[in-house]
Amino acid sequence: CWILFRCVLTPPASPRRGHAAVADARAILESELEGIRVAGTWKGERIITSKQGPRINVDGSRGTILNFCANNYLGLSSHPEVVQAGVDALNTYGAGLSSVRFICGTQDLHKELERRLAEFHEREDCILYASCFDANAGLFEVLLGPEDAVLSDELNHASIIDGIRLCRAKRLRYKHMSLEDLEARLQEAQSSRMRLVVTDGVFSMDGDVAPLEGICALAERYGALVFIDECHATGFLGARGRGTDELLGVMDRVHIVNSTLGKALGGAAGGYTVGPKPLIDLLRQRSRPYLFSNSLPPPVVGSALRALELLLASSHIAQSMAAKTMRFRDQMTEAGFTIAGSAHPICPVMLGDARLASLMADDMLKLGVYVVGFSFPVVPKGKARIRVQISAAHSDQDIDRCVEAFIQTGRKHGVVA
Ligand SMILES: Cc1ncc(COP(=O)(O)O)c(C=O)c1O
Repeated sequence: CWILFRCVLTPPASPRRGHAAVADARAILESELEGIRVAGTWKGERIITSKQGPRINVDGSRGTILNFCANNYLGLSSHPEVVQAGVDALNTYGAGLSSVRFICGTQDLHKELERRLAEFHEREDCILYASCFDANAGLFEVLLGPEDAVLSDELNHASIIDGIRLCRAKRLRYKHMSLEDLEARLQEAQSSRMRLVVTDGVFSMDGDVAPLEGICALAERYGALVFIDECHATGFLGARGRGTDELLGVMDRVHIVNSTLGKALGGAAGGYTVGPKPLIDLLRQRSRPYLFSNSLPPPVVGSALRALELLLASSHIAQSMAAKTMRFRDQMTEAGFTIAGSAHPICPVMLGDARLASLMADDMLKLGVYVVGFSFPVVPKGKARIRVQISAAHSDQDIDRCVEAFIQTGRKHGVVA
Protein backbone atom coordinates (compact mmCIF):
# COMPACT_ATOMS: atom_id res chain seq x y z
CA CYS A 1 0.00 0.00 0.00
CA TRP A 2 2.89 2.37 0.91
CA ILE A 3 4.67 1.55 -2.37
CA LEU A 4 1.48 2.20 -4.33
CA PHE A 5 1.00 5.53 -2.51
CA ARG A 6 4.56 6.67 -3.33
CA CYS A 7 4.21 5.67 -6.99
CA VAL A 8 1.09 7.80 -7.31
CA LEU A 9 2.46 10.87 -5.48
CA THR A 10 6.13 10.88 -6.54
CA PRO A 11 6.70 11.66 -10.21
CA PRO A 12 9.23 9.32 -11.83
CA ALA A 13 12.77 10.68 -12.29
CA SER A 14 13.16 12.02 -15.79
CA PRO A 15 16.07 13.85 -17.44
CA ARG A 16 13.56 16.01 -19.36
CA ARG A 17 11.95 17.28 -16.17
CA GLY A 18 15.46 18.00 -14.80
CA HIS A 19 16.36 20.02 -17.90
CA ALA A 20 13.10 21.95 -17.71
CA ALA A 21 13.77 22.85 -14.06
CA VAL A 22 17.23 24.16 -14.97
CA ALA A 23 15.79 26.17 -17.88
CA ASP A 24 13.08 27.64 -15.61
CA ALA A 25 15.66 28.64 -12.98
CA ARG A 26 17.87 30.21 -15.65
CA ALA A 27 14.92 32.25 -16.98
CA ILE A 28 14.13 33.50 -13.45
CA LEU A 29 17.75 34.56 -12.91
CA GLU A 30 17.97 36.26 -16.33
CA SER A 31 14.84 38.24 -15.54
CA GLU A 32 16.31 39.33 -12.18
CA LEU A 33 19.49 40.46 -13.95
CA GLU A 34 17.51 42.36 -16.56
CA GLY A 35 15.66 44.13 -13.73
CA ILE A 36 19.00 45.34 -12.31
CA ARG A 37 20.14 46.56 -15.74
CA VAL A 38 16.86 48.38 -16.37
CA ALA A 39 17.00 50.02 -12.94
CA GLY A 40 20.48 51.33 -13.83
CA THR A 41 21.99 49.82 -10.67
CA TRP A 42 24.32 47.30 -12.34
CA LYS A 43 27.66 47.02 -10.54
CA GLY A 44 30.55 46.18 -12.84
CA GLU A 45 34.09 45.23 -11.92
CA ARG A 46 36.99 47.17 -13.33
CA ILE A 47 40.10 45.02 -13.58
CA ILE A 48 43.17 46.27 -11.71
CA THR A 49 46.49 44.84 -12.89
CA SER A 50 48.75 46.56 -10.37
CA LYS A 51 49.14 46.80 -6.60
CA GLN A 52 46.61 48.87 -4.68
CA GLY A 53 47.78 52.47 -4.31
CA PRO A 54 47.32 56.06 -5.43
CA ARG A 55 48.33 55.09 -8.99
CA ILE A 56 46.93 51.91 -10.49
CA ASN A 57 46.39 50.20 -13.82
CA VAL A 58 42.69 49.92 -14.57
CA ASP A 59 41.08 47.96 -17.40
CA GLY A 60 44.37 47.71 -19.29
CA SER A 61 45.08 51.44 -19.07
CA ARG A 62 48.36 52.31 -20.80
CA GLY A 63 49.69 54.61 -18.11
CA THR A 64 48.71 54.58 -14.48
CA ILE A 65 45.43 56.10 -13.36
CA LEU A 66 45.03 58.20 -10.22
CA ASN A 67 42.96 56.20 -7.79
CA PHE A 68 40.51 57.92 -5.44
CA CYS A 69 38.17 55.11 -4.52
CA ALA A 70 39.99 52.67 -2.25
CA ASN A 71 39.68 52.48 1.54
CA ASN A 72 43.48 52.54 1.69
CA TYR A 73 43.34 55.52 4.07
CA LEU A 74 46.89 55.33 5.39
CA GLY A 75 48.35 54.11 2.11
CA LEU A 76 49.73 50.99 3.83
CA SER A 77 48.35 48.26 1.59
CA SER A 78 51.38 48.35 -0.71
CA HIS A 79 53.85 49.73 1.82
CA PRO A 80 57.12 47.79 1.32
CA GLU A 81 57.32 46.82 5.00
CA VAL A 82 53.71 45.62 5.09
CA VAL A 83 54.29 43.55 1.94
CA GLN A 84 57.57 42.16 3.32
CA ALA A 85 55.92 41.20 6.62
CA GLY A 86 53.36 39.22 4.61
CA VAL A 87 56.14 37.49 2.67
CA ASP A 88 58.00 36.67 5.89
CA ALA A 89 54.86 35.22 7.49
CA LEU A 90 54.20 33.22 4.33
CA ASN A 91 57.68 31.72 4.49
CA THR A 92 57.56 30.99 8.22
CA TYR A 93 53.94 29.93 8.68
CA GLY A 94 52.77 28.81 5.23
CA ALA A 95 49.91 29.90 3.01
CA GLY A 96 47.10 28.93 5.34
CA LEU A 97 45.89 26.62 8.07
CA SER A 98 43.33 24.41 6.32
CA SER A 99 41.38 24.58 9.54
CA VAL A 100 39.08 26.62 11.70
CA ARG A 101 40.63 28.25 14.76
CA PHE A 102 39.54 25.76 17.42
CA ILE A 103 40.71 22.64 15.59
CA CYS A 104 44.22 23.41 14.35
CA GLY A 105 43.94 26.92 12.96
CA THR A 106 45.44 29.06 15.73
CA GLN A 107 49.07 30.11 15.41
CA ASP A 108 51.01 32.29 17.81
CA LEU A 109 50.70 34.96 15.12
CA HIS A 110 46.90 35.07 15.52
CA LYS A 111 47.19 35.35 19.30
CA GLU A 112 49.77 38.11 18.93
CA LEU A 113 47.52 40.16 16.64
CA GLU A 114 44.53 39.68 18.97
CA ARG A 115 46.62 40.82 21.92
CA ARG A 116 47.90 43.89 20.07
CA LEU A 117 44.44 44.89 18.79
CA ALA A 118 42.91 44.61 22.28
CA GLU A 119 45.75 46.78 23.59
CA PHE A 120 45.36 49.27 20.73
CA HIS A 121 41.63 49.74 21.42
CA GLU A 122 42.19 49.61 25.20
CA ARG A 123 39.67 46.77 25.57
CA GLU A 124 40.00 43.54 27.57
CA ASP A 125 40.20 41.06 24.72
CA CYS A 126 39.90 40.56 20.97
CA ILE A 127 38.69 37.85 18.58
CA LEU A 128 39.72 37.75 14.90
CA TYR A 129 37.38 36.89 12.03
CA ALA A 130 37.88 36.38 8.30
CA SER A 131 36.24 39.80 7.74
CA CYS A 132 34.36 42.52 9.60
CA PHE A 133 31.29 41.32 7.72
CA ASP A 134 31.73 38.06 9.66
CA ALA A 135 32.40 39.91 12.92
CA ASN A 136 29.08 41.74 12.48
CA ALA A 137 27.31 38.56 11.40
CA GLY A 138 28.56 36.66 14.44
CA LEU A 139 28.13 39.12 17.29
CA PHE A 140 24.46 39.91 17.90
CA GLU A 141 23.14 36.35 17.79
CA VAL A 142 25.56 35.38 20.54
CA LEU A 143 25.10 38.44 22.73
CA LEU A 144 21.33 38.95 22.57
CA GLY A 145 18.39 36.66 23.24
CA PRO A 146 14.62 37.09 22.80
CA GLU A 147 14.37 38.94 26.11
CA ASP A 148 16.81 41.65 24.92
CA ALA A 149 16.49 44.65 22.58
CA VAL A 150 18.78 46.06 19.91
CA LEU A 151 18.49 49.69 18.80
CA SER A 152 20.11 50.32 15.44
CA ASP A 153 20.72 53.44 13.32
CA GLU A 154 18.68 53.10 10.12
CA LEU A 155 21.75 53.72 7.93
CA ASN A 156 24.04 51.17 9.58
CA HIS A 157 26.18 49.03 7.29
CA ALA A 158 24.57 46.05 5.53
CA SER A 159 26.62 43.58 7.59
CA ILE A 160 25.20 45.03 10.82
CA ILE A 161 21.67 44.82 9.44
CA ASP A 162 22.23 41.17 8.46
CA GLY A 163 23.85 40.35 11.80
CA ILE A 164 20.92 41.86 13.67
CA ARG A 165 18.48 39.88 11.51
CA LEU A 166 20.11 36.70 12.77
CA CYS A 167 19.51 37.50 16.44
CA ARG A 168 16.24 36.96 18.27
CA ALA A 169 16.20 40.21 20.23
CA LYS A 170 13.50 42.84 19.82
CA ARG A 171 14.70 44.98 16.90
CA LEU A 172 14.20 48.75 16.95
CA ARG A 173 15.52 51.11 14.27
CA TYR A 174 16.12 54.78 15.04
CA LYS A 175 16.33 57.64 12.53
CA HIS A 176 19.81 58.32 11.22
CA MET A 177 21.87 59.99 13.98
CA SER A 178 18.71 61.21 15.73
CA LEU A 179 19.18 61.26 19.51
CA GLU A 180 15.54 62.17 19.94
CA ASP A 181 14.38 59.10 18.07
CA LEU A 182 16.94 56.91 19.84
CA GLU A 183 15.56 58.08 23.18
CA ALA A 184 12.01 57.18 22.07
CA ARG A 185 13.21 53.70 21.07
CA LEU A 186 15.07 53.30 24.39
CA GLN A 187 11.83 54.09 26.20
CA GLU A 188 10.11 51.42 24.11
CA ALA A 189 12.79 48.92 25.13
CA GLN A 190 12.67 49.64 28.86
CA SER A 191 11.19 46.29 29.82
CA SER A 192 13.89 44.31 27.95
CA ARG A 193 16.56 42.45 29.93
CA MET A 194 19.48 44.02 28.06
CA ARG A 195 19.56 46.91 25.57
CA LEU A 196 22.29 47.40 22.95
CA VAL A 197 22.66 50.60 20.92
CA VAL A 198 24.35 49.85 17.60
CA THR A 199 25.90 52.41 15.27
CA ASP A 200 28.59 52.85 12.66
CA GLY A 201 31.28 55.16 14.08
CA VAL A 202 31.58 56.73 10.63
CA PHE A 203 28.93 56.12 7.96
CA SER A 204 30.60 54.96 4.78
CA MET A 205 28.48 56.75 2.19
CA ASP A 206 28.47 60.18 3.86
CA GLY A 207 31.63 60.25 5.96
CA ASP A 208 29.50 61.57 8.84
CA VAL A 209 30.48 60.76 12.41
CA ALA A 210 27.94 59.27 14.84
CA PRO A 211 27.04 61.56 17.79
CA LEU A 212 28.68 59.21 20.28
CA GLU A 213 28.69 61.57 23.26
CA GLY A 214 24.91 61.90 23.05
CA ILE A 215 24.46 58.19 22.36
CA CYS A 216 26.59 57.24 25.38
CA ALA A 217 24.73 59.71 27.61
CA LEU A 218 21.36 58.24 26.56
CA ALA A 219 22.67 54.68 26.91
CA GLU A 220 23.78 55.48 30.45
CA ARG A 221 20.43 57.07 31.29
CA TYR A 222 18.49 54.04 30.04
CA GLY A 223 20.95 51.34 31.10
CA ALA A 224 22.06 50.26 27.63
CA LEU A 225 25.34 48.98 26.18
CA VAL A 226 26.95 50.71 23.19
CA PHE A 227 28.43 49.01 20.11
CA ILE A 228 30.26 50.78 17.27
CA ASP A 229 31.54 49.61 13.88
CA GLU A 230 34.83 51.38 13.30
CA CYS A 231 35.76 50.21 9.79
CA HIS A 232 36.10 53.80 8.54
CA ALA A 233 37.83 55.15 11.65
CA THR A 234 40.34 52.64 13.02
CA GLY A 235 43.91 53.74 12.52
CA PHE A 236 43.34 57.41 11.81
CA LEU A 237 40.53 59.10 13.76
CA GLY A 238 41.35 60.49 17.20
CA ALA A 239 44.66 61.82 18.49
CA ARG A 240 46.27 58.34 18.41
CA GLY A 241 44.18 56.81 15.63
CA ARG A 242 42.06 54.67 17.97
CA GLY A 243 38.88 55.70 16.21
CA THR A 244 35.65 57.63 16.62
CA ASP A 245 35.42 56.82 20.32
CA GLU A 246 38.82 58.42 20.89
CA LEU A 247 37.97 61.39 18.66
CA LEU A 248 34.85 62.08 20.74
CA GLY A 249 36.40 61.22 24.10
CA VAL A 250 34.18 58.22 24.89
CA MET A 251 36.56 55.24 24.72
CA ASP A 252 35.57 54.11 28.22
CA ARG A 253 31.84 54.52 27.52
CA VAL A 254 31.65 52.38 24.35
CA HIS A 255 31.55 48.70 25.31
CA ILE A 256 32.06 46.74 22.08
CA VAL A 257 33.94 47.66 18.89
CA ASN A 258 34.05 45.79 15.59
CA SER A 259 36.50 46.80 12.90
CA THR A 260 38.38 45.62 9.83
CA LEU A 261 41.94 44.89 8.79
CA GLY A 262 40.82 45.49 5.21
CA LYS A 263 41.00 49.28 5.16
CA ALA A 264 43.54 51.44 7.06
CA LEU A 265 45.23 48.51 8.85
CA GLY A 266 47.08 47.18 5.82
CA GLY A 267 44.07 46.67 3.58
CA ALA A 268 44.41 42.90 3.14
CA ALA A 269 41.41 41.29 4.84
CA GLY A 270 40.08 40.30 8.22
CA GLY A 271 37.91 41.72 10.94
CA TYR A 272 37.65 41.59 14.71
CA THR A 273 35.64 42.31 17.83
CA VAL A 274 37.18 43.93 20.91
CA GLY A 275 35.33 44.17 24.21
CA PRO A 276 34.85 42.62 27.66
CA LYS A 277 36.59 39.26 28.15
CA PRO A 278 33.42 37.24 28.92
CA LEU A 279 31.91 38.43 25.62
CA ILE A 280 35.01 37.47 23.64
CA ASP A 281 35.16 34.09 25.44
CA LEU A 282 31.51 33.45 24.57
CA LEU A 283 32.08 34.44 20.93
CA ARG A 284 34.87 31.84 20.76
CA GLN A 285 32.35 29.25 21.95
CA ARG A 286 29.28 30.24 19.95
CA SER A 287 29.95 32.68 17.11
CA ARG A 288 29.18 30.80 13.91
CA PRO A 289 31.43 32.65 11.42
CA TYR A 290 34.30 32.09 13.88
CA LEU A 291 33.53 28.43 14.56
CA PHE A 292 32.77 27.33 11.04
CA SER A 293 35.17 29.23 8.79
CA ASN A 294 38.94 28.96 8.21
CA SER A 295 41.29 31.10 10.25
CA LEU A 296 42.97 34.12 8.68
CA PRO A 297 45.94 33.20 6.42
CA PRO A 298 49.32 33.92 8.06
CA PRO A 299 50.51 36.43 5.40
CA VAL A 300 47.39 38.50 6.05
CA VAL A 301 48.01 38.41 9.81
CA GLY A 302 51.70 39.25 9.36
CA SER A 303 50.91 42.25 7.16
CA ALA A 304 48.27 43.53 9.58
CA LEU A 305 50.70 43.29 12.51
CA ARG A 306 53.28 45.35 10.61
CA ALA A 307 50.66 47.92 9.52
CA LEU A 308 49.61 48.32 13.14
CA GLU A 309 53.24 48.81 14.22
CA LEU A 310 53.79 51.39 11.48
CA LEU A 311 50.78 53.48 12.37
CA LEU A 312 51.68 53.34 16.07
CA ALA A 313 55.21 54.48 15.33
CA SER A 314 54.30 57.29 12.95
CA SER A 315 51.36 59.55 13.74
CA HIS A 316 52.44 61.72 10.80
CA ILE A 317 50.81 59.23 8.36
CA ALA A 318 47.34 60.05 9.71
CA GLN A 319 48.21 63.74 9.89
CA SER A 320 49.32 63.74 6.27
CA MET A 321 46.04 62.08 5.24
CA ALA A 322 44.07 64.68 7.20
CA ALA A 323 45.97 67.56 5.55
CA LYS A 324 45.32 66.15 2.06
CA THR A 325 41.67 65.66 2.92
CA MET A 326 41.35 69.33 3.85
CA ARG A 327 43.23 70.37 0.71
CA PHE A 328 40.72 68.44 -1.41
CA ARG A 329 37.65 69.59 0.49
CA ASP A 330 38.71 73.26 0.48
CA GLN A 331 39.57 73.37 -3.23
CA MET A 332 36.40 71.55 -4.25
CA THR A 333 34.20 73.79 -2.12
CA GLU A 334 35.90 76.86 -3.56
CA ALA A 335 35.25 75.51 -7.07
CA GLY A 336 31.53 75.35 -6.27
CA PHE A 337 31.01 71.66 -5.49
CA THR A 338 28.99 70.44 -2.51
CA ILE A 339 30.99 68.03 -0.37
CA ALA A 340 29.11 66.19 2.39
CA GLY A 341 30.60 65.28 5.78
CA SER A 342 33.16 67.38 7.60
CA ALA A 343 36.80 66.39 7.94
CA HIS A 344 36.71 62.71 7.04
CA PRO A 345 38.72 61.30 4.07
CA ILE A 346 35.42 60.02 2.66
CA CYS A 347 34.47 63.06 0.57
CA PRO A 348 31.07 62.60 -1.10
CA VAL A 349 30.73 65.00 -4.05
CA MET A 350 26.96 65.49 -4.03
CA LEU A 351 25.34 65.50 -7.49
CA GLY A 352 21.76 64.38 -6.92
CA ASP A 353 21.08 62.73 -10.25
CA ALA A 354 22.17 59.09 -10.72
CA ARG A 355 22.90 59.42 -14.43
CA LEU A 356 24.97 62.55 -13.86
CA ALA A 357 27.05 60.78 -11.20
CA SER A 358 27.72 57.88 -13.54
CA LEU A 359 28.53 60.06 -16.58
CA MET A 360 30.84 62.28 -14.58
CA ALA A 361 32.70 59.30 -13.12
CA ASP A 362 33.20 57.93 -16.68
CA ASP A 363 34.51 61.30 -17.86
CA MET A 364 36.86 61.52 -14.87
CA LEU A 365 38.36 58.16 -15.85
CA LYS A 366 38.97 59.47 -19.38
CA LEU A 367 40.96 62.24 -17.69
CA GLY A 368 43.00 59.65 -15.78
CA VAL A 369 41.20 59.82 -12.42
CA TYR A 370 39.32 56.79 -11.11
CA VAL A 371 36.28 57.59 -8.95
CA VAL A 372 32.94 55.83 -8.59
CA GLY A 373 29.39 57.18 -8.76
CA PHE A 374 26.89 55.86 -6.20
CA SER A 375 23.15 55.95 -6.60
CA PHE A 376 19.99 54.29 -5.25
CA PRO A 377 19.73 51.74 -3.59
CA VAL A 378 23.24 52.25 -2.16
CA VAL A 379 22.32 55.85 -1.25
CA PRO A 380 18.83 57.40 -0.97
CA LYS A 381 16.98 58.36 -4.19
CA GLY A 382 17.94 61.84 -5.45
CA LYS A 383 21.20 61.80 -3.46
CA ALA A 384 23.53 60.33 -6.06
CA ARG A 385 27.15 61.23 -5.60
CA ILE A 386 30.74 60.49 -6.48
CA ARG A 387 32.53 59.24 -3.39
CA VAL A 388 36.16 60.37 -3.30
CA GLN A 389 38.45 58.72 -0.77
CA ILE A 390 41.71 60.36 0.17
CA SER A 391 44.80 58.38 1.15
CA ALA A 392 47.99 59.40 2.93
CA ALA A 393 49.77 57.99 -0.13
CA HIS A 394 48.33 60.70 -2.40
CA SER A 395 50.64 63.62 -3.10
CA ASP A 396 49.46 67.24 -3.08
CA GLN A 397 49.81 67.15 -6.88
CA ASP A 398 47.51 64.09 -7.03
CA ILE A 399 44.89 66.03 -5.08
CA ASP A 400 45.24 69.06 -7.35
CA ARG A 401 44.93 66.90 -10.48
CA CYS A 402 41.80 65.27 -9.11
CA VAL A 403 40.24 68.68 -8.37
CA GLU A 404 41.20 69.88 -11.88
CA ALA A 405 39.50 66.85 -13.43
CA PHE A 406 36.37 67.52 -11.34
CA ILE A 407 36.28 71.14 -12.46
CA GLN A 408 36.66 70.13 -16.12
CA THR A 409 33.94 67.45 -16.01
CA GLY A 410 31.78 69.56 -13.69
CA ARG A 411 31.81 72.43 -16.22
CA LYS A 412 31.02 70.05 -19.07
CA HIS A 413 27.93 68.81 -17.23
CA GLY A 414 26.89 72.22 -15.87
CA VAL A 415 27.55 71.33 -12.23
CA VAL A 416 29.96 74.22 -11.65
CA ALA A 417 30.47 77.49 -13.53
C1 LIG B 1 30.99 50.11 8.02
C2 LIG B 1 31.47 48.78 7.50
N1 LIG B 1 31.33 47.68 8.27
C3 LIG B 1 31.75 46.48 7.84
C4 LIG B 1 32.34 46.30 6.61
C5 LIG B 1 32.82 44.96 6.19
O1 LIG B 1 34.24 44.93 6.30
P1 LIG B 1 35.07 43.75 5.68
O2 LIG B 1 35.50 44.19 4.33
O3 LIG B 1 36.23 43.53 6.62
O4 LIG B 1 34.18 42.57 5.63
C6 LIG B 1 32.51 47.42 5.77
C7 LIG B 1 33.11 47.24 4.44
O5 LIG B 1 32.90 47.92 3.50
C8 LIG B 1 32.05 48.69 6.22
O6 LIG B 1 32.19 49.77 5.45
